[in-house]
Amino acid sequence: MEKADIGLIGLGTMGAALALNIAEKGFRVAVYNRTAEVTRAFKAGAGDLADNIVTTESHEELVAALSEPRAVILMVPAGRIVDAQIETLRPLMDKPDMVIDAGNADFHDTRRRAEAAKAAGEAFLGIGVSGGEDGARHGPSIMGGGTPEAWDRVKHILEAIAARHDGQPCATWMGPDGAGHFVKAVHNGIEYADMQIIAETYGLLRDGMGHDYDRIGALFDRWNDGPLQSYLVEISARVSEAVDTRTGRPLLSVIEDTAGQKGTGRWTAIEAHHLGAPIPVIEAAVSARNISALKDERERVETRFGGAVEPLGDIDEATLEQAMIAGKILCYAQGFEMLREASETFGWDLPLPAIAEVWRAGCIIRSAMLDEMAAALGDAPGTPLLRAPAFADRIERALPALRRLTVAAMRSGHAVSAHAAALGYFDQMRRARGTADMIQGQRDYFGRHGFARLDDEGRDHHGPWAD
Ligand SMILES: NC(=O)C1=CN([C@@H]2O[C@H](COP(=O)(O)OP(=O)(O)OC[C@H]3O[C@@H](n4cnc5c(N)ncnc54)[C@H](OP(=O)(O)O)[C@@H]3O)[C@@H](O)[C@H]2O)C=CC1
Ligand SMILES: O=C(CO)[C@H](O)[C@H](O)COP(=O)(O)O
Repeated sequence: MEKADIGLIGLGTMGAALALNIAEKGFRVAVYNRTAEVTRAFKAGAGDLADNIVTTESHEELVAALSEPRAVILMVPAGRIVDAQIETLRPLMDKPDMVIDAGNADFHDTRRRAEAAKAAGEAFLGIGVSGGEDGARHGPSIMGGGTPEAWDRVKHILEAIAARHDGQPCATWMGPDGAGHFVKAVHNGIEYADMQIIAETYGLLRDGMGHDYDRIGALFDRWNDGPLQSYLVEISARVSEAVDTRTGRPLLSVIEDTAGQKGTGRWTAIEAHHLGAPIPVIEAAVSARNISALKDERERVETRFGGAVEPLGDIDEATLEQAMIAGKILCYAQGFEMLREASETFGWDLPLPAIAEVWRAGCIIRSAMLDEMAAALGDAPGTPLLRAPAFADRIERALPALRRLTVAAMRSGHAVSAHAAALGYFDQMRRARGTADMIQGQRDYFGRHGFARLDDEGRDHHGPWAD
């Protein structure tokens, strides 16, 4: 039988869609899934693409079905499951063969796996794939990490299946070892923040302005025609207007208000602290998901304190839109600065403009603004987005709305932690003289930690209490 160009393990939501995409682009793909019935059903449902799909029912069969040097994509849940797949595959494969972890992964795991592969003279790639099921099927955004040689070997397949922006494939090598998975984690952190800002806006419209779901959906649709044009705003319109088939009620009114999470936003927040990179909007979004999960306790707290919110006063839809613009720019500015910091710390030389470019199509955070961000980051390398002329001007214009909205929401009892985090970040960043002199004084007082003086060299000065 004709050998397959590439293998894929894990025919879940992403793996099945990716395999069909690969087959559609004319490559033969051999697939294996832990549950064999899933594999059979997958092939049976593949229609015309079935000719390009080779089904296998063991790792041995999968490896035997591949042309050499072999490459196998893993599309399984992160962590030990990935390690187990690699351990099973390695004895079956030869040195030049390659494992590609295409699921989400903690980049520390990816670095460890890349190191182990290098020590054994084997090939390994960790790639971030974004776009959900539809993206995986018709064109995801792909963020590659590993050796350039390994990337070059499968680049033709990854570029063929990727989304396109102005004809350019959204598949880019980001750097060695964990760089691709790191960029994907920051993408997901931004995704969390974008979603939280939208959710808070939805809450203000629903609870503060009394809009019904259809009106909210129509507003998201309108915003999607302007500067906020993005996949997430677009699908928020679809979600807002959806009707529950079981009850005939608006779908949102029957969805429990507890957010799930698989860990990528948390990884980003934790890593930001290791790097000393401030990403308060993303952190607020992760915390908001954590708080949302405390459903029972929230009910008890509401019983004790009351949960009523007041009307927002003179806040209008234009103010909400401008506040979202400011929040979004500030969140992306933080995300890109975190990438810059990681690039230096890990010696990756991450291509920030290329990252913005690869996010322009296919991925969950794709938006019109990313095109402009790519241009801004390319025009002034080294300048944070916050000060890039085009974005500094926009923040200046949109900031009064963010401030007005945050104040009004807080006064009337609405939770707007992502908006507030964006504003707090800006207000701290724009003050050359902040308040950490007090922190340094306190640290020196209780722990003789020393401080820098404005009028002298050195960082080990002490207050009068030292004597
Ligand atoms: N869903 C999404 O929008 C996105 C997901 N991802 C990432 O892609 C990866 C796959 O996600 P997704 O497709 O959504 O997940 P699904 O839950 O839909 O599918 C999981 C797949 O992994 C297999 N699997 C689960 N546990 C094991 C195990 N212990 N041993 C072997 N195989 C196992 C399942 O096989 P079986 O049929 O036997 O259960 C199934 O094929 C994850 O890393 C996820 O974070 C990345 C981008 C977007
Ligand atoms: O990677 C993704 C999108 O880009 C996945 O859908 C991921 O699962 C989203 O994260 P979470 O499940 O934590 O909301």
